[in-house]
Amino acid sequence: MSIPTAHIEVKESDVIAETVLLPGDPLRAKFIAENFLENPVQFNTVRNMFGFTGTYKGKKISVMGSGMGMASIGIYSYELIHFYGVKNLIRVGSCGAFQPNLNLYDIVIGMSASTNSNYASQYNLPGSYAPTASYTLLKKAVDIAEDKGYDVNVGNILSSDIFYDDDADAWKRWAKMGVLAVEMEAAALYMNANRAGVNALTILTVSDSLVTHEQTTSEERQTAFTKMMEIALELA
Ligand SMILES: O=P(O)(O)O[C@H]1O[C@H](CO)[C@@H](O)[C@H]1O
Ligand SMILES: O=c1cc[nH]c(=O)[nH]1
Repeated sequence: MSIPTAHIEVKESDVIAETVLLPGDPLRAKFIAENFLENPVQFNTVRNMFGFTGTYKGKKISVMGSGMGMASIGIYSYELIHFYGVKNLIRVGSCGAFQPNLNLYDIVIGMSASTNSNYASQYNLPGSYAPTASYTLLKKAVDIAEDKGYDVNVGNILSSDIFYDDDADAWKRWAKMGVLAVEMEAAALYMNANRAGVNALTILTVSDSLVTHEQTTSEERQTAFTKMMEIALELA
């Protein structure tokens, strides 16, 4: 394949910055572009998966929706890395808390991403694989959060293929293993980045708790998780 790719309508690769924020929700991408970027220019509308490039504190940065699930982020991150030269991919997502100490709006950073998906089977590995974040981005994100006075919870997250699980207690077995929270994309993002030798990180905000059953609204998930956005933008 050459550019433009099947899913991103950009004819020149330098339209997209080397650092791209990837919220699952394309409207969260639009919110970030409109509220945080200077001079944002929209570069993608294919499938309404909005993508924008602008600057943040003078540094070039892009933000684009990844869609929900590993199949979707697998496509977008692959095209960004292999056809548009993207080097730093930072997911900014929502997650469901597995641990009782995590409250709504708390920030979780995925140092590693366990998964129930079969995504790694393509690599034919003689064992299991531990999808892992870039230590460089992870350390920088933790330092930025500390400077801003934002608490972050760093650890293992679960990237699940299933939002509505037939086994209502499945999450408890991951929680027992110390997994902090569930989302649906990080493992595929980390595998694509690890395979290509580029950097990836996942920063999440707790949108609901499987422990307490508290939850935020869809509007809050689109626009209110600004602390993680600030941390991610500072990584440019
Ligand atoms: O808020 P986003 O980034 O989409 O992340 C989470 O929300 C979606 C499910 O509601 C999944 O994509 C999950 O990973
Ligand atoms: O994947 C997700 C994302 C947010 N909340 C959940 O419970 N699951």
